[in-house]
Amino acid sequence: MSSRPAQRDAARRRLTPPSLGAMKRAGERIVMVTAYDYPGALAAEEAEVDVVLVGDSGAMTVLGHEDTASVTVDEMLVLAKAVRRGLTTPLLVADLPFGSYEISDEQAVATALRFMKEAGCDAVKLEGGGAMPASRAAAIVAAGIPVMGHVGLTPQTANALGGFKAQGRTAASAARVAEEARRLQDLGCFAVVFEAIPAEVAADIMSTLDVVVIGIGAGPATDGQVLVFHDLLGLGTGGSARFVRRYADLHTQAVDGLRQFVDEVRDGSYPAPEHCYGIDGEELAAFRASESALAE
Ligand SMILES: Nc1nc(=O)c2c([nH]1)NC[C@@H]1CN(c3ccc(C(=O)N[C@@H](CCC(=O)O)C(=O)O)cc3)CN21
Ligand SMILES: CC(C)C(=O)C(=O)O
Ligand SMILES: [Mg+2]
Repeated sequence: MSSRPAQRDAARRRLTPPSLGAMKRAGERIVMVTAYDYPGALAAEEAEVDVVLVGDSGAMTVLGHEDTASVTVDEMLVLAKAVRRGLTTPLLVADLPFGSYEISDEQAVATALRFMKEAGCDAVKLEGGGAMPASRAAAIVAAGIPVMGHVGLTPQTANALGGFKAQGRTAASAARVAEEARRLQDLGCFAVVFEAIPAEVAADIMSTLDVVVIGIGAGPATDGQVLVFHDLLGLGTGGSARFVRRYADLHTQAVDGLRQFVDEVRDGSYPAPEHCYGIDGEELAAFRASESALAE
């Protein structure tokens, strides 16, 4: 009989930034997924995911944009509020969208506060790329808001990176990623995402860090793994990145179900008697009498 991990006890406690640190020290792997709506949150809750991210990847997965740069704070707030309503146990983190924290520390804190107060998020995430002033994450942390950093492939600055391309594949690029990760740790981030960097590079950087690291395309050495909901469940037609493993094929199931509905409406086999409402015979006769009186 194996003892269950602390985070999965009967009354599953709400996860917090410190409890993720405790999981890291206990060697328990951390599981994070994105979610963008209420049913997605309910599924993540029931599957006992540890951290749910309202990712700006929602710009692509649920809003159909070509990249993540165009999604707005107001759009992200709609998604975050819906996720909040479906979630109790996992830590809820929201991506600060492109343009909502770059201008100043004041802008960054104001945006982060909206996600905390209006959507009830537990933390925010920002992409701590090379160009981001060091003060940014620190300013949000100083306002009492837990911050998750993000290094490696930072999709919001994909234009500067030359597209959605893996990072840290040269000595200089790997050194930059390592530097940014250590900087985000030193600024007080409770966790950092490593996206699309060689497994060996991620492992080496890990050995220099105390902060919780969640990887996506960063190999097995990180403290946890994150995947985009739609990619891992095969919902939609995106998710071709190398690191994706598909655990379901919901798009095909959706098309099959819809096609069956289409066929049955067209051939008249839907609706069947059990889908129809009844009416008392006398009420129906009276109704028909009143209708035929009107027709005269
Ligand atoms: N649905 C979805 N899943 C994601 O994981 C995701 C998004 N959307 N949107 C934002 C970013 C983009 N993502 C990506 C996309 C591609 C690679 C990738 O492996 N790219 C190839 C190169 C492709 C090229 O040359 O154009 C690589 O080898 O780096 C990695 C992460 C991750 N993020
Ligand atoms: C992939 C994760 C880390 C992300 O930033 C997103 O989904 O937007
Ligand atoms: Mg993101």
